[in-house]
Amino acid sequence: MSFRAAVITFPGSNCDRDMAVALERAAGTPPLRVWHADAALPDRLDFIALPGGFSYGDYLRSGAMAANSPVMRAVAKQAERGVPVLGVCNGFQVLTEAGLLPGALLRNAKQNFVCRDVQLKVENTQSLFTAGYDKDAAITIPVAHHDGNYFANEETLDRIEGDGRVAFRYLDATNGSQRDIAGVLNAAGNVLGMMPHPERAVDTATGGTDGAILFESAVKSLADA
Ligand SMILES: NC(=O)CC[C@H](N)C(=O)O
Repeated sequence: MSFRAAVITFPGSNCDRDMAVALERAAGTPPLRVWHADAALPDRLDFIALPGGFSYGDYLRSGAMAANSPVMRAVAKQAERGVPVLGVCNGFQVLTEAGLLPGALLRNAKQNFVCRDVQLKVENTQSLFTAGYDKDAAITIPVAHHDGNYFANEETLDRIEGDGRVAFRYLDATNGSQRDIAGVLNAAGNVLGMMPHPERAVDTATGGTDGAILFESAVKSLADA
């Protein structure tokens, strides 16, 4: 069965092509490329990816304008129906701004742009995105962001921790994120936002394949369903 994925491009997205390549490698078929101004998405999708970059220049607040793009209403509807939605970096910022994930991404604690490989601990191996990892595995994935400092109030943090919704945690302090949270799931487990870029870690020639496991997990979860 073919895996029908869509990659959304906002004005300023710059990781959409890498995301499409990562999905095609895992699925064997290229994803649909969707412009943010398209208000409709195909009915039968198996995966939606919001890539990294600088939507609308991130001038107002990272992800704030993109969260109000026409396509986001369709993304929210599909998320509600259980379609897997992955937001990476700017995509994570868009998902929090759209209210599809809790919390917010603030300016990095040291006010700097952090661009390097980081080590992550895989906290949740139950989700469709993370089932292929070993529990508590340390993986290497690159980050490149200015606004990756995850913030939520204590009650929210306790709730998402208690529900096992922290997918990934930084092993070293990276950007000031509360409880070193690098990736968060929604309550239903079908929406994942993460600051590190798994689509940049899908080839041994360019920094390893720890990110490929995420895309392969999603493809396998559909095949097993
Ligand atoms: N690579 C990215 O997606 C960057 C995201 C965001 N604009 C930031 O700098 O925080």
